[in-house]
Amino acid sequence: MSAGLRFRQALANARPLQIIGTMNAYFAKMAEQTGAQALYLSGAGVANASYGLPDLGMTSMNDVLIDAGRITSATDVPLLVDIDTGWGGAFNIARTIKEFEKAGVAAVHMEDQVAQKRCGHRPNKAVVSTEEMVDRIKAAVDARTDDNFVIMARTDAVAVEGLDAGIERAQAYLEAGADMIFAEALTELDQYTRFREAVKAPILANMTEFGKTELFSTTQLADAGADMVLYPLSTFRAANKAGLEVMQALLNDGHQRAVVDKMQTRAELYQFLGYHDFENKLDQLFSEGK
Ligand SMILES: C[C@](O)(C(=O)O)[C@H](CC(=O)O)C(=O)O
Ligand SMILES: [Mg+2]
Repeated sequence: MSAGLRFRQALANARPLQIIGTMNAYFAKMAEQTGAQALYLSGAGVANASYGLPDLGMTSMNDVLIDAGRITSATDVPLLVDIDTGWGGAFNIARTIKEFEKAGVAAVHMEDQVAQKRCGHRPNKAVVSTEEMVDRIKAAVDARTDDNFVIMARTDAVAVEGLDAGIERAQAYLEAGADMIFAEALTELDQYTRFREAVKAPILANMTEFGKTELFSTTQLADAGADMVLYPLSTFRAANKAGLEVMQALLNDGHQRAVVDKMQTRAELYQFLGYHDFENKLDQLFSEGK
């Protein structure tokens, strides 16, 4: 079963589908074994974690592709990847789609911001014309080889042009061939309902913390009509805070005794890696022929 089809099946089996941000292959393995049905690679996460950069359109296709491939190699859970604006014109976007499909990615979301993009929850965003975004989507849809590979159109227009304009854009994006809609930075629960009623396609709600959107529950979002709920950076933010506390303790106290309980144990680490199965295999290989 293709990755795209697995994503579509996960969506059919869960309303809403929770999509868990995983910053690396190990986090993806933890999410898989904790029951996640869909994973996410955040554009901000790649910029921040892998390159120490802000989420301002400074990473390239290959930067994100490397991290995506690491996750798809480590798990079978379908992965949604943030491809920002697709990284260029029609031919660049086509290349992006082909490369991510080949890397085993299930779904991508591409947004209607200008190339010099910003985080969806920051001020002073600018969007391209509807026509330009429609061209981006047509290029993406034309480039996929698996019809089940999911092309999700993200609109950042609500914060710039208002709800009605965002909905109109979403309708045009679906007509151009997009499969699903990422309605970015909505401020009220009933805005999801307005979107869902108008567009007749699965809608994603972004529950990123410390942004413009209140942290609604899955029940609230399902009642409002959202089909997917995204937690792009939740695990990253938590890991960062724990990591910082450990660094401070090491440097201030000269030991880690006060923070050991913030750490995953060696046994827990090994469990998610299947370490002992590998070790047994190694023992078996070496004992053969003796
Ligand atoms: C979803 C997002 O595009 C991401 O890159 O993870 C960001 C998340 C964030 O910065 O909180 C966005 O919403 O723009
Ligand atoms: Mg992003």
